[in-house]
Amino acid sequence: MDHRGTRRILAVAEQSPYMTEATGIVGEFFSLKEGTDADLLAMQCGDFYEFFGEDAETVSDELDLKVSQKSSHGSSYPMAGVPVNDLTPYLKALVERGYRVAVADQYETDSGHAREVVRVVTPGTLLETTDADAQYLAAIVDASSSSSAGSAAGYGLAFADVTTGRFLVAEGEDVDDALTELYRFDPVEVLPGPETRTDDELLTHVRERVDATLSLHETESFAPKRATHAVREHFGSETVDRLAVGEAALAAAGAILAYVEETGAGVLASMTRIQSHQGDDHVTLDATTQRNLELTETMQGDTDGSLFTTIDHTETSAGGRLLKEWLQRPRRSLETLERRQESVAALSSAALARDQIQDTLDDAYDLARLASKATHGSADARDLQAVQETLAVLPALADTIASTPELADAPLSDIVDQPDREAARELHATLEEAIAEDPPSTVTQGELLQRGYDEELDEVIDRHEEVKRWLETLADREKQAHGLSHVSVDRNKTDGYYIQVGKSAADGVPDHYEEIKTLKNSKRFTIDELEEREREILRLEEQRGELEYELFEELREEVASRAETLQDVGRTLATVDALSSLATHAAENRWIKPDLHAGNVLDIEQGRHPVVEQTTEFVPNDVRMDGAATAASQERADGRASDGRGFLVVTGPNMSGKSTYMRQVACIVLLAQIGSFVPAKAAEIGLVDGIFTRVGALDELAQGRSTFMVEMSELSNILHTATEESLVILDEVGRGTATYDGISIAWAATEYLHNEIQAKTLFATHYHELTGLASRLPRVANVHIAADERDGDVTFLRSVRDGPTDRSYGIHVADLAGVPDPVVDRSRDVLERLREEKAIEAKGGSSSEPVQTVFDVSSGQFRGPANADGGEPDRQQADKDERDEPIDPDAKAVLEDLESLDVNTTPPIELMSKVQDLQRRLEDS
Ligand SMILES: Nc1ncnc2c1ncn2[C@@H]1O[C@H](COP(=O)(O)OP(=O)(O)OP(=O)(O)O)[C@@H](O)[C@H]1O
Repeated sequence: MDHRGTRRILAVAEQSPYMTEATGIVGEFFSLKEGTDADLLAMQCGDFYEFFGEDAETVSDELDLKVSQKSSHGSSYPMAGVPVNDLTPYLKALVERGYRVAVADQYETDSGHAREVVRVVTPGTLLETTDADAQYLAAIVDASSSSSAGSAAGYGLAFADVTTGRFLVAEGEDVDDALTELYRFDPVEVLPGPETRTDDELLTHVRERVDATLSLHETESFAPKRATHAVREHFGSETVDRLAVGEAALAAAGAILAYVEETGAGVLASMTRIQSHQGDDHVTLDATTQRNLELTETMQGDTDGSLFTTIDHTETSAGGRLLKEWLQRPRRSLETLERRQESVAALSSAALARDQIQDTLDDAYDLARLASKATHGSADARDLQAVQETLAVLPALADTIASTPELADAPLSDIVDQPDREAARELHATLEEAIAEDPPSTVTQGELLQRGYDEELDEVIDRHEEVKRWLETLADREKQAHGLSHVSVDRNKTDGYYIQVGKSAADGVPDHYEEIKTLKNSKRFTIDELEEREREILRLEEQRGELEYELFEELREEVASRAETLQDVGRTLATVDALSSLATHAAENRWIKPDLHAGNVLDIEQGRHPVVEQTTEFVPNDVRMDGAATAASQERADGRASDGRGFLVVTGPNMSGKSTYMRQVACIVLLAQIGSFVPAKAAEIGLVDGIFTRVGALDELAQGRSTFMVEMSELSNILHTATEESLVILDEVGRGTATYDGISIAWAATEYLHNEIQAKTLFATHYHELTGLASRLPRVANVHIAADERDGDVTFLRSVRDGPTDRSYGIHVADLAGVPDPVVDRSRDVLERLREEKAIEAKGGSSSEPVQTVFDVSSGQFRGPANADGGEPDRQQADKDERDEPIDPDAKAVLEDLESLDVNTTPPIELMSKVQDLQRRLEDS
């Protein structure tokens, strides 16, 4: 996954072995190549773009191109080429594989041809993408490298999508924040600032988690003064002041502007607006959680079966992009979410109007992308026609909304009024008058514009049409005038216009016919008049082409100058599309509007998993939780400790549905926080500031980290980042190590989450010992997923009930999975024996295996063997035992150390390692 990043950052300009003595075209190629820091160079040589030397070998490997040999000065060089008109798809394929490709165009000089690099196409500056997803170029700057002393931000980031003109800046307090922003935007190319490029830890994270090319851009462009100046120049000083971001973010923004300019993408003008990405209003959703909740792709990497694909009913690619963005960046602002909810509610109840809106949206093209193409100068007449057709969608939508009472009262009316409707109407009228009905895709050969658009052009067109008519009727006139049969008038490249007469009639042609060719069955002639008209038509065609191109360019520039309006209209259409999509899904799947509030209560009645319910007869389940604040207020109100439900320990047999239940809760909260309806009968949802998950074990061994290491670093991240307003989902934490280590870690993490962080947490576990926590910690409650066991058969009921369970039915699942009978039977025997032995151990150990100390899971304490009988925890009794019974001095030292350990102040990871150490010492003693 990180191959691109690795290659780029290691790509140090090396002299090609081919380069030494080449001259001529090959020499020119190598000297141009030396002048760019691109990975590959495509150099135009007449009708082809050629790659030479190692570049030819690379493109031939990547794109399956044929390599030939070009000789120059007695040496031979690999050469591969693509036709000039086919460069785009090849370029796109190379760039999407992570290469930065320089393009050198050929131009005429007095003495022949010369070439120069006109663009460097990089993953973040590729305009020719056909992918509907956003394509972000990012820059990241460590604030210590800028002079923004006093700024709280540790990192400044900027993100630009050259295909749509979107430009955002963000700040992160520390490296984790910065990485979260990077994950959120998922850029295709990252420009690390001067300090960050030597920060191995950060770069490793970027390489591992973001599938981006790392490009080293000149250090000066990150210089705070220069960068800030560039940003102010481009976006206006007032706008920049309003952003209120530190110098590091501006340095990142300035570097992006410089980079886009330098690579020659020519789209700076489409970046009309800079926005600050306010972290406060967004829900923290790190990359692991996005993956665990299968937001945009499943754990297996498929898009089908992801939450996005399930709820996406958008009609346009911009609408789909926005909906995906909403899912990846849920919000916390009650106001924003309630406005979205209102629109979704209105659209879901007005089914007919919604159908009409979606039909209308079906005619819309991607306006933001078209605006970028116009700015870049690559939009053709069909693109401008698409702009025109899409602009017409806005008033049509506005009409439908205004004429449907439910919709007119919803915020939808404000949404369609946001863009400058008058400017949009004018541009639409101009384009409607200008662009021909069915224009060609080339822009130099005329037929782009309508009659009536320009007088001079009309004259040329009239004359052109007249000559064409004369030509069309020439054959008939000649037949009649000279009594000829089998006459036609046509044109080809070699002969130009000619009169073709069938062989039988060819002898009867008049004298002024001049023969130009004899074919098997016919002869071709010309006449003076025809030659004259031919010259005229060629002149007119050239004139028309030039004039139309000139007028078209003016028109294109006008469209480019309205980029901001187009982006606004595009955003409005995308918003209506995304909201309609949410409404459609809600209406078709019986989703309900959740009741959102700023408190801590999470109460979902008969909730369902949004994706699993699509393919399964789903058994709905409730969840009821409250956070620390609610519990505390209850405590104050009735003067006694509350038995709140801030932390649910979820137990249940294998395959019973624990993971599904927990993910369902996370997905419902997430959907609620994008403004969507949710799959439930009723839901009251206290807004969260972050959703954190640690689910299943992903195999990251390939990246040199053990599964357990990944599990622990994810846990560590949660314990550092979650707050009392967060939702935490933990699935079998501690499973990746020895049982007692696992239990200890899970135990300590639970205490820390419960006592210190106080986040709402769901924790699924097969360690039934942990169900004992409910009697020790006030806000921990047990729930289990019920299963029915009768005559050895297990039925999964899928329903969640209060209280713990102690059965795993793992062997039953092994049986279901087809593990051979002898193995299953033997497992049952072994399980029986283990249960018996555990009973002996709990009673104080068998005579052959003395047990010195037992960790009593119900009390959370180590106890001597004398009272390790599974009875109620009794600290006084334990103390007494300690006095009465002689105890091994080493074990005693362990107990003392354990006693002095302050669980509330020791950081969890340290706590874990201390517990491990104590256990090791106990084993040795
Ligand atoms: N409420 C439900 N209604 C219908 N099917 C469900 C429900 N919950 C889970 N399932 C189905 O049950 C199967 C097992 O679910 P899941 O993976 O959540 O179990 P689990 O308890 O986490 O298993 P394990 O402990 O083995 O990891 C899945 O195929 C899932 O689709």
